[in-house]
Amino acid sequence: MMIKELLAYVRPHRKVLLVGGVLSLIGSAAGLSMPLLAKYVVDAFGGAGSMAGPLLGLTAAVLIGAVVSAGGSYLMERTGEGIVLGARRRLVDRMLRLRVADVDRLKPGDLLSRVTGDTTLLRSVLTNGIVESVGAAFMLVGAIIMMAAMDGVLLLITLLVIVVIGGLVALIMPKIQRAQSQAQEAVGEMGAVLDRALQAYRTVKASGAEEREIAVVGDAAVRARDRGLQVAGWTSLAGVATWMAVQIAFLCVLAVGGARVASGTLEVSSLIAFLLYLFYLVPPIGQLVQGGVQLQQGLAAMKRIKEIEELPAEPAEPVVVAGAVEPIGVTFQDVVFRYGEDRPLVHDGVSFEVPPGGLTALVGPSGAGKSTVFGLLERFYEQQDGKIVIGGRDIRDWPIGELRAALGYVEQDAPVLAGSLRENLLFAAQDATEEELRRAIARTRLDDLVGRLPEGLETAVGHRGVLLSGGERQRVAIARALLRKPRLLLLDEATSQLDAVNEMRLREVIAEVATETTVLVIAHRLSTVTNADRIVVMEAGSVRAVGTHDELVGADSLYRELAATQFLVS
Ligand SMILES: Nc1ncnc2c1ncn2[C@@H]1O[C@H](COP(=O)(O)OP(=O)(O)OP(=O)(O)O)[C@@H](O)[C@H]1O
Repeated sequence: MMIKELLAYVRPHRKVLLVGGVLSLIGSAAGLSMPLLAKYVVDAFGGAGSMAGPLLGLTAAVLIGAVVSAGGSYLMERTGEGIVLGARRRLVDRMLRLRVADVDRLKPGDLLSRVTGDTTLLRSVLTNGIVESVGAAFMLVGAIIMMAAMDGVLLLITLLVIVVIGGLVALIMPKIQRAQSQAQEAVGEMGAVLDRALQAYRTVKASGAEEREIAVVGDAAVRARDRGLQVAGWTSLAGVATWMAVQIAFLCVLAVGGARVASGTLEVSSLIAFLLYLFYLVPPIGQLVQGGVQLQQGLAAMKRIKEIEELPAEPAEPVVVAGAVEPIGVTFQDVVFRYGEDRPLVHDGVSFEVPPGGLTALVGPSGAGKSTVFGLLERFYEQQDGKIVIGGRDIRDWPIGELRAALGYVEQDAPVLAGSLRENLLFAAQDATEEELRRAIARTRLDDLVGRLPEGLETAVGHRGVLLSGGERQRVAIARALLRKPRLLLLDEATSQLDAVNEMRLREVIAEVATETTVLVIAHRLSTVTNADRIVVMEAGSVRAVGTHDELVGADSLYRELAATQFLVS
């Protein structure tokens, strides 16, 4: 079953692999013929016929052998690379289409090790492993046929011993696979821990946690080594078992054969030839065991690759660029949602309405479920009950690509991707024109920043580039979202304090955008809410009040309190 799946990786390459295998065989045959041809050359020295023929043959064998072997091994490597490429492509394709809910549970470092490490492990088993095992099996069968021709009784003894030991080796194989799986898991854990430390590098240093983090990564590395040693141990055992098999078979054949020679039922020469063939079995058996070990490694790697490939993915439908640009509204109707079966309700009957156009603010204490509203609107998650309507259409009826194309989404931490400022701005709208780009920059008051950067729009920002301030990051994210021409802009305001200038700019930007499209903002500052056309107050998974700032200050105690404390007014 598993092996069938493993072979599925090879199927697209089977022709090239076959040619490679045949070339390798021809190469070996040419090599094998050389001693024979050399013998003819030597014979020719003694005057037995012309030397030209054998010499020509020898030269041809050398040349053909060299070229064909080189070609064969090149094809083999090429197939290996092709298999790795195919596995990586499929894996990466799947990884970027997973559902957010699943990615929440996965560790980035571990995912990375599956794409880089486990795919590489597939290569050796699927190319050399298969080809050499097939070659070895041929050799084995050939030798056994020759032995059968020599003496049936002795062959029976030999096979009996080999089958017993072969059974033992078969028992060892799953253990190798398990240990190999655990070794790969430990490598994945190492990646995950390292990733965590690198993501929070400054915090690690500031917390004086270097030693501890080093130790945690080191522990995972030690686990990988231990499991690797287990693999080595079982592999050696399998090797010893095969060696023993041959030795025991040798002794048994010698004893029984000797007795048969003594009783005159077997010729001495046959016994000698039989024993020679017995030792002929050693290399192919060794190769088969090696192939078996490689197979276990490949299966272990495939299991980890499959785990990701079997996760459900979002449909990879083409994104429809809807011509419509008019603002759209949103309705939440008794929405019930929890992040997992075993998690508490985050939304417990959330209902509110946002008409098209204008500025609506979501406010409420931390953990009230505000960001979750955005997660549901983007369909990162699905509500368990209730109804969400966007632009008059049930959210479940929107093709996901079309839905997301209609929304602009600005995350709270507004991440800047490594690359130039231009790449960052055009990330959500690759084909925006220069004019649109210029306009978005002007509207988000980023002209200053662009002017200040050494290479303007082409300056590298983010990782290994110029680090932007919180306010600048937020406005870059808004510009990025605006270039997508959203019909509904979702803006999770940064909680961090902005200075007065930045706050004023942000307020202007939001107010201006709200004249053209629907803006739904999770508000953390009073300047945003006082400007809002409507404020939705959330508390503990439901909506407790809706109104304007003035209405709510008069009517809602929680809002009054929030306004007095959270929004920093006296
Ligand atoms: N991806 C997630 N997986 C599991 N639980 C989550 C996830 N995201 C949020 N939660 C939980 O859901 C609850 C609501 O979170 P949410 O982010 O919606 O609140 P919020 O009102 O936006 O809070 P804040 O203002 O602090 O951002 C919290 O208790 C949080 O721990």
